[in-house]
Amino acid sequence: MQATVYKSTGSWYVVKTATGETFQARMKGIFKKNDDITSTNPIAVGDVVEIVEDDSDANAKNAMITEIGPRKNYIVRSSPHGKNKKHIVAANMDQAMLVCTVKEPRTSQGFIDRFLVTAAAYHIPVILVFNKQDIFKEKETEKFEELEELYTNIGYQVLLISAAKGNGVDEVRALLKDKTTLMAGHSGVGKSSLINVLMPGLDLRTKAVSGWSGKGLHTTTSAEMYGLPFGGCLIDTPGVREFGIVDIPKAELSHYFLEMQPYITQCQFNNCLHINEPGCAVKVAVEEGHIDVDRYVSYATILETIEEEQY
Ligand SMILES: Nc1nc2c(ncn2[C@@H]2O[C@H](COP(=O)(O)OP(=O)(O)OP(=O)(O)O)[C@@H](O)[C@H]2O)c(=O)[nH]1
Ligand SMILES: [Zn+2]
Repeated sequence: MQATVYKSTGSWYVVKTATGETFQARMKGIFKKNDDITSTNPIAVGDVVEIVEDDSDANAKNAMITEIGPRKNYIVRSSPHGKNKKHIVAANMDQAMLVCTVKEPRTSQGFIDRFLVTAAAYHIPVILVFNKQDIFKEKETEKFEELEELYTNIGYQVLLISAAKGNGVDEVRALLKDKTTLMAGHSGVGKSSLINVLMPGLDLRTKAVSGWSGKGLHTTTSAEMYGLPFGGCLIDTPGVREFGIVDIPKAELSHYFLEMQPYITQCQFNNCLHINEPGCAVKVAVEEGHIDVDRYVSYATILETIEEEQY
């Protein structure tokens, strides 16, 4: 019987079949994996698995996972258990939604760009959702409009919402309908609040942003997938602070800064990293204002971390 993983705690999983039956499942020993990556978690939320019902306990719906299906895609972050180990955050997504804020707490552009690069490398389209519009003053509105223009010009979809007041939520619903969407964002940006609006009755815990640091308190602990009442699934991830840039050689990084693509081929050297090389068309584009300076700074910053960590 085929089922999809809705929740993973590491040792057991909640899986759901196409007919809506839910099982608590465990992995049956060690089985052949279809992916080629070394990860700390063999099964992730969003995985399609083969299960066999275990009816030894009549009061519970238990099952064994016997096989894991091929992944359409997956997103990973570096594991806290070792530099070269990876943790699969989620698999088989149609898109990702990065929830951001320009206030309480402010999402840095570096964080947004790191996420966009990672998603682009895995071919996952991203929607940028800016939350807490209700507390914007002139300064925040200006900052948002600046970012909206920047990311819209690159080709990303940008929304402004207030999960607290419900503004813009209909647009979010329309974009999520019938798709499997990974929801990510710093702790405290309002992911749980948005989920509660999208799925009334679920009542996820939300915690106030702590006054002294302005950072959100970490309230969500493990990734979980929810069936949306209007169709589609939402994958909620633990307050993802940093997605490690894995499996991206530094020579490829600029390909994932989508607005750099038209210039890359015009550089004098075909292995140009767009830092110090002569005849670099990307740097000229930055100087002439065709590429945003902050995006270029993000590029150079990420490039450095790749150099240090892997290549
Ligand atoms: N003013 C305002 N506050 C909001 C809005 N959305 C969420 N908040 C508040 O922001 C704080 C954090 O919200 P959560 O929904 O818990 O944030 P989260 O992203 O789920 O946080 P983690 O679970 O730690 O990842 C809470 O105090 C919410 O009430 C909004 O649209 N406007
Ligand atoms: Zn170049």
